[in-house]
Amino acid sequence: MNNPAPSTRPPAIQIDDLTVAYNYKPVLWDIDLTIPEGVLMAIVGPNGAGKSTLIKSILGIIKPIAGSVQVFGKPYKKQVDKVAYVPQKGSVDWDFPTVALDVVMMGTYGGLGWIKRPGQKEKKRALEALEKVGMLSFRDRQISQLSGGQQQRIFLARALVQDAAIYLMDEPFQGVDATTERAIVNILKELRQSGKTLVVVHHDLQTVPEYFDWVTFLNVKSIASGPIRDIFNDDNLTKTYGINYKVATKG
Ligand SMILES: Nc1ncnc2c1ncn2[C@@H]1O[C@H](COP(=O)(O)OP(=O)(O)OP(=O)(O)O)[C@@H](O)[C@H]1O
Repeated sequence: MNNPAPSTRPPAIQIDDLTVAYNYKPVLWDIDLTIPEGVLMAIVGPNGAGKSTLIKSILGIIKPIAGSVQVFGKPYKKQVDKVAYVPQKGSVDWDFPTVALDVVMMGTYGGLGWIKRPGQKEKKRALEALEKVGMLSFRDRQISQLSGGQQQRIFLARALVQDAAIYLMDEPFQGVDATTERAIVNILKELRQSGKTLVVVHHDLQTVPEYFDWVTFLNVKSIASGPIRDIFNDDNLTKTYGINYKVATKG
């Protein structure tokens, strides 16, 4: 019987020997991390662990002092159209004078090339994404006049229309209510089901096993990374958070 040939496709994200510093102080130290295609992965770790910095390093927003990041086997610069990013809420200038629909339409720009402007097709996709995140009736509202959770949904819709292969999300559940959180989780799971790779900074340890199938523990160093069932345990939680954790085996 023939065995299937092993996949030669590179992982979604490959990080090697990555060290990042702000003002000479290392905040990520010698990170080696492989993120396989098709996982729904949480990055967990205490405040200041370097989670956002890791996401920004993948996106090339921050230059490392050592190491490399590859997206499907190539530098991010060559794969920009394959990656969508939902930034942390506090990092966005919400006074920017634009309405919700326009913010979502921005997600379609990448696929359009230089001269083309978004047309009816792009508008339809943006409206569908707004509907998906339950924000269709807010399409003409100024972005600054939306609540925090609503703004978060708009940014999720913008990422959805990008139709990327990899979604990087920095705390998408921050400040959203339980219904919105549920809606976002469902969208994340749908994206995973359709073969996308999702990397999500997440703070609520209780929900990690329910929401995700993969996890990376980070605290300046990469403590552990792999399937939830193998590595989401009290030992890794204690190594990451430095106190005796009893989340994983609870219940
Ligand atoms: N622009 C910056 N200049 C200097 N230091 C920074 C800068 N951005 C982040 N830092 C520091 O780098 C470290 C890592 O920050 P980062 O935002 O990546 O952590 P995080 O794990 O995402 O934290 P949180 O859970 O609080 O959002 C922190 O000590 C932070 O103070």
